[in-house]
Amino acid sequence: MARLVLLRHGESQWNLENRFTGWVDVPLSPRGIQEAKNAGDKLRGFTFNRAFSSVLARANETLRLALEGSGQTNIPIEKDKALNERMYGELQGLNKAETAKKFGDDQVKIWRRSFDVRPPGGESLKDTAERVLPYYESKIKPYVLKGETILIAAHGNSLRALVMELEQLSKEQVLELNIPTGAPLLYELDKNGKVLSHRYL
Ligand SMILES: O=C(O)[C@@H](CO)OP(=O)(O)O
Repeated sequence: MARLVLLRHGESQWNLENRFTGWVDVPLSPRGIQEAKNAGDKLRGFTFNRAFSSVLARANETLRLALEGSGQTNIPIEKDKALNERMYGELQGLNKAETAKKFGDDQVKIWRRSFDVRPPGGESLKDTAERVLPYYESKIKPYVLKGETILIAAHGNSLRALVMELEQLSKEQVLELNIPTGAPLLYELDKNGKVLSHRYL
């Protein structure tokens, strides 16, 4: 049986400031650093064969701290922009509450959580899935099929795209899917890569 742990990075400086982030490469906040270390505590007892991350510092740093905290610093790590956060286009840098005041809560929820509506100049979740899922299939799933234990440190929306596929969620279900920062989500998968169970650690 394979095990796949999905870990959204710890709180970033722009999560703290409530700003749309996307591809802007912001650091973890002090609380985010602590969340990553706490995730490491929860991962003690796992022996990871390998780990994957985006090329953004908040995910890389979360991975580093979590692996260090779990006592495993010597495993192969592959970083790829395919796992980056959804690109938020013209919203990047704007305050989420001010944007909701300007455009309305409903519009902002559609930009943030819908499956196929693009925020202005940015990627929809569908666009994000179209780079995350081929990467998962070609670079990660082969190791799942071998029964490995794998850690993926990435982002709210790149992980929503992956969870949607793993759990076969509908567009309506994905609208309500939020992945918290720094909370390791464990999937157990059978020899065909089908999900047997999932739970937050
Ligand atoms: O700003 C972002 O890039 C993401 C993740 O923090 O925000 P949202 O909650 O809208 O997906």
